Amino acid sequence: FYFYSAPENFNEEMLRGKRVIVTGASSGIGEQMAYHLARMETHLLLTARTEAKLQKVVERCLELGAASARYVSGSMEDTTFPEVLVKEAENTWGGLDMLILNHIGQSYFTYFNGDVGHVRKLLETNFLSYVAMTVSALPMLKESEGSIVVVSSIAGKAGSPFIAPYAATKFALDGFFSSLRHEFIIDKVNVSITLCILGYINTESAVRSVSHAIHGTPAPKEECALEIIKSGALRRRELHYPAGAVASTLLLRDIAPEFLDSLIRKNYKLENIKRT
Ligand SMILES: NC(=O)C1=CN([C@@H]2O[C@H](COP(=O)(O)OP(=O)(O)OC[C@H]3O[C@@H](n4cnc5c(N)ncnc54)[C@H](OP(=O)(O)O)[C@@H]3O)[C@@H](O)[C@H]2O)C=CC1
Ligand SMILES: C[C@H](CCC(=O)NCC(=O)O)[C@H]1CC[C@H]2[C@@H]3C(=O)C[C@@H]4C[C@H](O)CC[C@]4(C)[C@H]3CC[C@]12C
Repeated sequence: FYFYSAPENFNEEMLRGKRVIVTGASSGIGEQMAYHLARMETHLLLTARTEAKLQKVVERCLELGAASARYVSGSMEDTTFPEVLVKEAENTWGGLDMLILNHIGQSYFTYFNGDVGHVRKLLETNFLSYVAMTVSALPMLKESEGSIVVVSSIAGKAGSPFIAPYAATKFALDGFFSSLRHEFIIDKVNVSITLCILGYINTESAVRSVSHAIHGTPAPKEECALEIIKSGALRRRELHYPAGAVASTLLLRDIAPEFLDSLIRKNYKLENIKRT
């Protein structure tokens, strides 16, 4: 409890001058996090695969006031890349204060098609690369008493149809990082781990993938990104965003799981789900 006694109120100054890695920063929530962090005058190291997009995000970050901003492009499917990225932070800054793990690899939104190779590849990108980056960054984070922020989903807390491979990777994150958090506390390692449990957010890729097939309005990516940063800075255990939707799902999951399952299924326009 002593090591996790977090301050209650967020203040942008908490992040001024901090050295932050953001993965999946070329679009969506990661891009928005980069802009918020830039306004807070942090040092930024951004990554994703698409160099042209990263270049533009870095330019914008510098305009918004980042203390510094650079990128390294590469794919998290490449098992050597997580270490390369963390080494870049070490060589540039000599330390690290916050590691924001946010990227996801491409998946599909339909019935599970039996492709085990896809599940294996997605586990590499969405889960194992998070573990590898944590391992590489831990010495620097211990030194700075820093923070790890893991972006997950409500689909990593309760099963949902049509995203079986993706959901598996998000459940894996909870298992790994919630176990690691215990060990840090037992070992008095003062590195916080914040697991972000997100509902449907209005990023281009999410809306493109699911808007034809699910009811409900997505929450704004800008606000979502800010809430993630605040939770990390406040060293919170978990973020639930949007709060009401996530809280009710988690409550029902524990007290009335079959009722929750039926509500989840009702959320889909089944006639719009294409079988491949
Ligand atoms: N949007 C939503 O409704 C929800 C999102 N989330 C979580 O939020 C996070 C961000 O999601 P969102 O912003 O919507 O996603 P986006 O698709 O907008 O962004 C994904 C990012 O990951 C990068 N990326 C994709 N493939 C790879 C790869 N192989 N290696 C490295 N980087 C890669 C993309 O860039 P590039 O293609 O250039 O590599 C991009 O920067 C994810 O963890 C997601 O699970 C959780 C719940 C809901
Ligand atoms: C299917 C999405 C991932 C698709 C993808 O590969 N995008 C990249 C691209 O097109 O380039 C899923 C990514 C986030 C998922 C959503 C989520 O995590 C929150 C909800 C969870 C709920 O259980 C199901 C609906 C969700 C909105 C879920 C839907 C699928 C994603 C958009």
